[in-house]
This record gives sequence, C-alpha cells and structure tokens, in this order.
Amino acid sequence: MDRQQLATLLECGSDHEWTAVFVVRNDISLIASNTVAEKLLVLNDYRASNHSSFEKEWIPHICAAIKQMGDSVNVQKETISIKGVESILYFLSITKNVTASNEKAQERNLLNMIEHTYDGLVMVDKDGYVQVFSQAYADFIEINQAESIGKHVTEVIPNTRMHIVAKSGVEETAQLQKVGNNYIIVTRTPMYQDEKLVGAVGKLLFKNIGQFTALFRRLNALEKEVRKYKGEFRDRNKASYSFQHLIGESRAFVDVIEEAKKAARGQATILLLGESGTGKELFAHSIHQASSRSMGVFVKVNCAAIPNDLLEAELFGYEEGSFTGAKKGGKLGKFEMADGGTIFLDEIGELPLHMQVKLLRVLQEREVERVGGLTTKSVDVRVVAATNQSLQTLVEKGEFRLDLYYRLNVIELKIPALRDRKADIEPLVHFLLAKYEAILGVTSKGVDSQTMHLLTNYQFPGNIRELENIVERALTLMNPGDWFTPTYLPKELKRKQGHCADIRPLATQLEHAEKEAIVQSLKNAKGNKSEAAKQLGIGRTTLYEKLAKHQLP
Ligand SMILES: Nc1ncnc2c1ncn2[C@@H]1O[C@H](COP(=O)(O)OP(=O)(O)OP(=O)(O)O)[C@@H](O)[C@H]1O
Repeated sequence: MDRQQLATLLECGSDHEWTAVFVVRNDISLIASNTVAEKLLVLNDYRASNHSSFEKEWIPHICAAIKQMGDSVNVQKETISIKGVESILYFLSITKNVTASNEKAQERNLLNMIEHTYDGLVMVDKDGYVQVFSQAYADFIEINQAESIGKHVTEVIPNTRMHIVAKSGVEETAQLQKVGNNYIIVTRTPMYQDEKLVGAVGKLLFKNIGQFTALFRRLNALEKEVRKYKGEFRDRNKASYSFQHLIGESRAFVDVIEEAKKAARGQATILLLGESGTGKELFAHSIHQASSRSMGVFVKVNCAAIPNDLLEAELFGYEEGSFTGAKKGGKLGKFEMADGGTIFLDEIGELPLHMQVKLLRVLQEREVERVGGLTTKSVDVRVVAATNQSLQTLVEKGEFRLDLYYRLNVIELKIPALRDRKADIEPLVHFLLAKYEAILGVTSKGVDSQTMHLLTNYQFPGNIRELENIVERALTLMNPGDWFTPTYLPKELKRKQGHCADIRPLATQLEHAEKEAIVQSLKNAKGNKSEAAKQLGIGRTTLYEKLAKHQLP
C-alpha cells in the first residue's frame, strides 16, 4: 500500500457511517483520518504516544469519546507492510446514532427556546437540584448560570420553595417571593413523568412587584370601565317605574292595575291599548318590574321613531360589513340586548308590513337573525307592545297582519282615558303639583276649588300627559306661594267650559273693588279727602282708615 492508497483509505466513509483508520508504525508514528481528527481534536496527543500505550489507553479513550457522542464503534486491527515497513492498522467502524443526535438537537432547541422565551425559568429534580436555569433568571439574581447547574436550588435562589414543590407535588401559583430588596411573583409547578413526581419547574412571572402592581392597576381600571359601561347600559335600559308610581283610585283604573299585576306574573306577550298619554309606557315599566325578569333589562323601542330602512338593523342587529356604513364588529339588535329581560314595542301600529313578517317570526321562533348574518340566535325575551290605534281597524284596512295581531294580543290591557275615570283627576293633580314643585324648585299654596272643579270637568283629549303640562305651566307662571287659581289654566280649557272670567274669592274681589272706588273718588275730588268721603258716603275717619289699609297716600 503506498501513501496515496493510504490517504484514500483514511478519508473514506460517509456522513452517517464513517471509518477512522489509525496507522501505527515502528511504535511511534500515527496517522489518523481527517474526520476523526476533526471530531476528536486530539490527534497530536496520539502522535506522541507509542504503540503499546496507543492500543491500551488511546483506543479505549477514543471509543469512549465516540460513544459519549451517542454513536457506536467497532474496532478491528490488521498488520500490513507499507513500503517494507511493518505497520498496524486500527479500523474504527463508527455508526452515527441518528435518533440520539436528533434528541440532542431537540434538547439544544429546547434550551435555546427557554433562553429566548422565558423571562426566568428554573427546573429542579425531585431532590431540589438545579437541572436547568435560564440565563435571564441567572442575570436577574446575579449568579453564574453554568455554576448554578447541579447545585441545590436553596443555594442559588433566595427564599425559594422549589425543593418543597418538587417533594410535595402541590403547585404554587403567582406567589410573592422576596429576592434582595425586591418582591417577585413566581409560579412553581410540579413535574411528572409516567405519573411519578420527578421535580418541579419554576417560572418568574414578574421581576418586581411594581410590574405586577401596574398590571393589576390596569386590570382594575379595565374592570371598572367594563362595570361602568355595563352600568350605563343597564341604566339606559331599565324600568324606571313600578305599580306604586301609578296614581289613580277610580274603579276602572284599579281594575286594570289588578289585571296588569296578574299578567306580569306570566311570560305571555301583552298588548297595551289606550289613547295617547294614558300611561301605557308606565304600565309596561311596571309590568317588567313586577315580573320574574325584573333583574334583566327593559329595552324600549319606539317603532314610529325609527326610519323604516333602519328598523330591521335596530331590532335585530347587523353583522360587520353587511352594508355601507355598517359599524366594525357589527351591532347588537334590541332583541339581543333584551335577552333575559323585556322588550317594549311602543307604537306597534306604525310597524311597516315587511317588518311585521320578521317580528312574527321572532315571536314564533324566539330566534333572531342579524342583517347580513348567516346564523340565527335564540333570545329569551318577553314582549310588551302598545298602541293608541285600533289594531283591528288596521287589520281590516290591510295595514296590520292578522297573524301578528293574534300573536301580540295574548293578554290585552285597555287603559281607560282620563275623562272616563274622573275620580283620578284630583289625586293626579296633587301628585303632579308636588312632582313639578320639586322639579322647578317652587312652592304653591295648592289648587283652589274653582280650578279643581274646572279640571275635573275637562275632557282631557291628551289625557295625563295634558294634565301634566297644565300643572307644569301653572307652576311656571305663578308667583311663588300663590294659589293655583283658574288664572293659570290655559284659556282653551276655560273657554271650552264657558268660563269667561277669572273667579277669585269674593273677599279678594270686594277688597279690590273698595280700593278702586277710593282711588277713583280721590281723583274726582282732586285729592280733597272730605269731598271724596262725601262722594263715597263714609265719614272722614273711615276714609283715613281705609287709605291706611290699602296703603294709599
Ligand atoms: N297613573 C299615572 N300616574 C302618574 N303619572 C302618570 C300616570 N299615567 C301617566 N302618567 C304620566 O303621563 C305621561 C304620559 O304617560 P305615558 O307616556 O306612559 O303614556 P302613553 O300612553 O304611553 O302615551 P303615548 O301613547 O303617547 O306613548 C307620563 O309623563 C307619565 O309619567
């Protein structure tokens, strides 16, 4: 074998399986393949050895090093003659262990990940000895990372409980731990392998309590904000009245209140009928408050106030991008908002026909479909509807669907007009007077009998709303502390009842007439008091007394 052949032999082998050849001549020379040289980097050391120590010490040493790398090795020895010189060839047939090297690579990746992902991480075995310690953690507590491995964790981390968790198997979440002058927040999790406790992993969540407090404050602020919005939503969508706010003692009124209280107990749809201003909305609020849904929201929809093309989106909501101008994230419809509560559909007679069909479906299926949506959502809502129109007439005219009318009219409550329950007028006037005195910050002596008489006999086409306006107007025009006299009633009301002049108490009118007569007679007598007394047919002393009484000069 010449040098060239030997060189080829030395460098043979593939990536996964390669052969290292060592040639020992005359006890002193050594040649190894480059592959082995690169891998073991100890070639020069072999060169210095002799044949006997090479075989006894270095071959086992090289084999051990190869095995430690996870590969397997097989040694063969052959005696050959190279250019007449006897030499010994050692063939090391090395097989790379792919699995082992993959595992090594995975381990390296994992450690790499730990270094880059976690702020601080420590892993101990079941006896509390450190197996892994991330650089960030080491930097934070100012220790040498490499030196920490293998030490007992209590020697590395002050006030640690890692060794306790590794023994107890009980997780400790978000615990405060003092490190130097700082408080840190850590989580210690026991580690199991084949259901056996093998150690624990500790994670540093916050490097100082300040970070945690800042996060905690932020969370608190967000929570407050959510509570505020929830509160605002509930405030805007809550029933503000209950039956005790409804004033009236007439038989007709008391009867309808009783019916409404019974209806409130169930879940059936209620239709409130009555002229405008009779208190239908107040009834709807009160029914919700007296029902089992009182903890839920009360959502009011005025069907007459919403433009036709917006009505569907308003009632059932819409999905994002369902039309130009649709809000990002879509919008909740009133039915969804009222889930668990009551929806009050005021002026239901104004609902356009195409929407009546959709409403009918919701009432039947108890499901809503958002505009632009592909799915339906079930809602648990009680419906209370109201109208001042005759739905039957609308049905006859083809403006209201008969099927919807029946769906709504499960329980019908008719609220009588104020003129049909005159006994309610007086208590209502007193109630409204007190209400508006408080609102306007004024006081009055009360309502005189003439005014009450006029009010009781008035027809009130606008019902209680009209009475409310009359009382507010009077209190605004009156001097503080005055009586509510007919002077402060609207002319229209007095005219309709043939009441042409203000009627004031007789004594007041007599006083006023006396003062007028005195002023007139003094004018006629050009200030001569004796002459004026003569004209008036009274004595001078009496005239002087009356001048003083009326504070005339
Ligand atoms: N029984 C009552 N006691 C006290 N106030 C009442 C009573 N009924 C009605 N009101 C008052 O009268 C006004 C009109 O009532 P409400 O709005 O409930 O009437 P409505 O029948 O719903 O009217 P519309 O048909 O015009 O919507 C409200 O300010 C309400 O507070």
